[in-house]
Amino acid sequence: MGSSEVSWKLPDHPKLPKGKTVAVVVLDGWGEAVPNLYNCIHVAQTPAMDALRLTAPEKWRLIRAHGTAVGLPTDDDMGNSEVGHNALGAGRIYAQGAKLVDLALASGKIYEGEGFKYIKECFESGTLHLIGLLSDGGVHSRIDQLQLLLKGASEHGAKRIRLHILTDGRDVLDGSSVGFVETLENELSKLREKGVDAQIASGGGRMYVTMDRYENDWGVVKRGWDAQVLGESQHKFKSAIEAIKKLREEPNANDQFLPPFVIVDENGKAVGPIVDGDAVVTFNFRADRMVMIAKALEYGDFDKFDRVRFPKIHYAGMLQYDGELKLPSHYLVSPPEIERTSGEYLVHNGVRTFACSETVKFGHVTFFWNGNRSGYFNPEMEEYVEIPSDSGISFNVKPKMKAEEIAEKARDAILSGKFHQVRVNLPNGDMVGHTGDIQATVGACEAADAAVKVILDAVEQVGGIFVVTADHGNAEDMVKRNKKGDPLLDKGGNLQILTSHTLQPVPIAIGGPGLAPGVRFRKDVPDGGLANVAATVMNFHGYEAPTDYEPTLIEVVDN
Ligand SMILES: O=C(O)[C@H](O)COP(=O)(O)O
Ligand SMILES: [Mn+2]
Ligand SMILES: [Mn+2]
Repeated sequence: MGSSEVSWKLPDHPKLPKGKTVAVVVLDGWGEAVPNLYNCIHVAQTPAMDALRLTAPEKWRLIRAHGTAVGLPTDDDMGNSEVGHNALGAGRIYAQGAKLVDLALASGKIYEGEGFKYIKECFESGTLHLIGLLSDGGVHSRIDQLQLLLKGASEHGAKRIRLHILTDGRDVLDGSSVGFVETLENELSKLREKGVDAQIASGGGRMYVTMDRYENDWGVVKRGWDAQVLGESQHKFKSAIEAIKKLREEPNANDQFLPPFVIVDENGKAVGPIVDGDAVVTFNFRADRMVMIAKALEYGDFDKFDRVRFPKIHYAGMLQYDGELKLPSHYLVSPPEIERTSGEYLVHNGVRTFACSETVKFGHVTFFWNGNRSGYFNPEMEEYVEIPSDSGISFNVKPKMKAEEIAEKARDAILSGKFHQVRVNLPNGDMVGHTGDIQATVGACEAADAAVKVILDAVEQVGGIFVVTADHGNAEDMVKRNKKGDPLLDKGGNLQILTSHTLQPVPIAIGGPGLAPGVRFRKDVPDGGLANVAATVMNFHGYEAPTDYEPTLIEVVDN
């Protein structure tokens, strides 16, 4: 259905009124797991969230937030913010980037597409550069996809290949970078045996090099540019294994934050700067942390940092990372076409919306929520507020982040009476959870809980409705476990800290004085997931969801 043919008018809900103020709160990285020492949400004092669960059990339940419930390839895939917010806002489950890339690689269609043909034009006389996150985390990229792409590209004519790797330690265990580099080196040596000149050219930790998002800190992208494009860094090594092992010897070194390095030959010359006539592919499928580097690689007109040199290259993304900006203009796999999101419907039906988070999650509650679409559907009806995040620090240093400020903005928006929907993302459980600092994560959960209280108090004052939920788990489990569920120790006898998301379900709680008596969770959608939330929220605005949406989680019984 093209958007011109869409009938935007939603049917009235037979029982629920229009015009209520609905607060939608997404606790980022807040899953449900058994209580224990490493469940920071359990250890934290969270009176607001506890009260929701204990005082109204028929208005509290768990929903699925990982794997196939959010369009990921398998149920072994942990949830993440992109797919989680897509599902929450779109109300349907779309095959996501990870899966679309798997299919395109398996069928070989990736090599027949326009994007691959475009980069192939450089194979005869130029180098193919592959830039991206090297792990099996499956959130932004997957090493097995990279391995297939390397093989396929060489079979389709790439003769000289350079890898620019970003170490992970966030979606996977810290320290696992060494193993991933060994796997990649193995693959590259097989290619060299076949006569392909293939090697790693540069690298760095994902949170310090290249993978910034939402324009939080262009310095991150510049550090990557200097190493990848200019071939410059104060850290020069003969091999990537040596680089990573050495850089990890620094006190407090961590895969997420390794400094940029370049690989040099015996004369000290960088082995793979990006130059005129080369092809470049950013092999991450996920958008948020690729948009900034895509701009640097693609835009002639660019003032975010001094690129020094802007090589004439053929650049393609694994996916197109921003459909509105058409960025990049060339890509190997088409992204999911998410259309008719709940936000767009509600705006067409007169629902005025306010959305807010701090920088690190602002795009989640706007861009991802709206089906990977930038900007407003209708600026007259919507207001999106971004609170600048602290930058240049790791969030365990300030685990409260901007929770209080976000809550105050939401409170003011609710009390203003100007909006029907006030939607926020509270990032604390996730962003601090990713640091692996257990004590700080407990503080983060307490800050998020305090913010929930401020928002619920405002809902109470205006006679509104609230929906409190989360996008995936993180803070509820901070250790790697064996199959039996016991914490795992490393060789040195230390706990293996889990910085990543989890496979856990997330809570959803509804309530508020505006909730009609008789509203409760249905019992006949036991497998409900994040995609069922959109229809639920539409009901609270007084509408029925479109028939192809995942069903609502609620029913209204006569009291
Ligand atoms: O990009 C990140 O920070 C992590 O890989 C995933 O976190 P998010 O999905 O919560 O953004
Ligand atoms: Mn998230
Ligand atoms: Mn996260």
